Amino acid sequence: MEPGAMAMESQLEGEIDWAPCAQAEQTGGIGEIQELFKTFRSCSGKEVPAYFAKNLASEQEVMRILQAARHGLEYSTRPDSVDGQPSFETYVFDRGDVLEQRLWDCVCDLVLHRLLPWLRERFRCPGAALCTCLMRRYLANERRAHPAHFDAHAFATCVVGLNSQDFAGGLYIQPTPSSPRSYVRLGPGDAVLHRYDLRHGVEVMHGERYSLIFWFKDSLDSCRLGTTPWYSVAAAGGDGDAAYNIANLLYLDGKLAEARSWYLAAATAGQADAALNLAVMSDQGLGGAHDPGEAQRWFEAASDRGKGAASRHLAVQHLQSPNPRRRWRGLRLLVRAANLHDTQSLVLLHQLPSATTGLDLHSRDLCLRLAAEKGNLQAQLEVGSKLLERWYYLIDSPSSWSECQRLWARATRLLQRAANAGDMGSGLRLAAACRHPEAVAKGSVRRPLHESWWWLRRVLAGAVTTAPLAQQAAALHAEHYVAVQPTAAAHFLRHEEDEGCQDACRGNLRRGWLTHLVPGKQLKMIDVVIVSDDGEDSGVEALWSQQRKILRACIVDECTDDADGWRLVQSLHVDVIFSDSSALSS
Ligand SMILES: O=C(O)CCC(=O)C(=O)O
Ligand SMILES: [Fe+2]
Repeated sequence: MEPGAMAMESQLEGEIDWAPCAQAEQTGGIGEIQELFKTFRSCSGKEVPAYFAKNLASEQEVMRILQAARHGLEYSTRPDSVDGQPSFETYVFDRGDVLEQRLWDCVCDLVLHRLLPWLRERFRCPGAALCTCLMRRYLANERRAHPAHFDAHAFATCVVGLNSQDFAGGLYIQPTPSSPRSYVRLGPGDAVLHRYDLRHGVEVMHGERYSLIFWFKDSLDSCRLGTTPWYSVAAAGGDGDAAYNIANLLYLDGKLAEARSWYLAAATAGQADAALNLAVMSDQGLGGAHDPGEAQRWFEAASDRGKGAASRHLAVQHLQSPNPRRRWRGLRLLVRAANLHDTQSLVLLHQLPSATTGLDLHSRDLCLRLAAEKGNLQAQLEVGSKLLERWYYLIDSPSSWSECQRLWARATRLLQRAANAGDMGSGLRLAAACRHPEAVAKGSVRRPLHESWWWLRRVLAGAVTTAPLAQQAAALHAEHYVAVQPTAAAHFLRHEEDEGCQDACRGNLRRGWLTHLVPGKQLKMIDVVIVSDDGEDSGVEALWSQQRKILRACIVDECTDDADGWRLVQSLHVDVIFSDSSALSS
């Protein structure tokens, strides 16, 4: 059974139940809506409120929202501000602009007549205004989690549940890293309302989740100007979480020295996340002096306060010691880090020799699999690759057909998750697997070339330096690459950009250019790689910076008549790749 499926069956540990319980009070309610109120103790000992409303959005509204979220909406892969991985979010409304009209039409009434009055009353803020509304998705082969964080830029946040029946896990509240996670079970249309001082995150163990998020500011002006005036009062009152939020906003703004001094204020007030950030900044000399003593002190404080990454950092130091007692302490710290959801510690427990950890082969394997399930990219690549190897090994035996199917599904799901999070090794592995003759013969991949190219392009599009990747891609797909000299490319691209050139003219140009480029190629599909040995070539370089996206060239050689040709040429694109060598060739 998949670990996620187990979680689905039993109620999650620490789940907040709708039935009023000891700590949850029933409030007066908002109109006819049933409402609960609960507080969570923050690092400074402050009781931080959260409000829960049942059926705030109607069944019909939820259906329309989900319909829009699932069909025809593009989700961005821009890096998320919390973990830097592709966000898979889409902005519906931002700073007064409606960006997704269809979805906005579904939520507009909810915002005006239910959310705004609710939050203005609960947080005694009559001027509160909606600043941003976004939709996030958590699919099986994409993002599954959102690490614990504060919504530092938002005075208040409201999350509306949409499809609780389709997943296990979801939104949790964890006021400090050492407190347990309380999962919030939001049925369709239920909502949770909290402020900037509630630490929360998301982990989806199983299934697919959609979530509608609203960020409010205390006034229209704060929204327009991007300011956060509510912090001056909160931080002056010794609120460690508020000081941490200020530090994060400064850090994101590139004001490292100021950020570091706010991290110090927050960490001194007992804030655990700030202690870790301060340790890292002191260790790396960011925003101030490199100070190993200071770094060590704050790594220890962060570890004591439940930051897994800090415990891992200390564990690695201890494990290198010749002293067995220190090594033993290192091991205990590593296990503690793993229990605090630090997936890199699980990877280390897998890698360390059994003589050091006392773990047998099976347990070490389990650590790696758990790390992969919990989103560690390195573990996903390793486990995915191992499953594929087993698949290669079994594929010829007719008795293992169903086992092979299972292996293929598990392997590709893990590799897809990693590739979608930006891991290039996994993307390349998938690109190769999709074209494996056995995968094609057994029908595991519906459109082998297309799927293979899709993953390859994802890899190349996300690459910072494409040269080494281009080499690998060329090795994998050698027969489909065509190297083009930069001058020819620049010539072609100049015409491409020519305003006066109509679509038809552009199509003819492309066609003529490619026929010239790839004479006699008997291929269904050809990708054109523009290889530049010479970083100085301004024509191509300008284009590269403009069009970092990877485009596709598709030619079907048997196309003869003009209409066919035209249709194909319309879908024609060019890959632009810089390489320090001219190793790519047809
Ligand atoms: O997906 C969710 O429910 C919440 C995500 C979140 O915390 C955020 O976008 O800030
Ligand atoms: Fe959030």
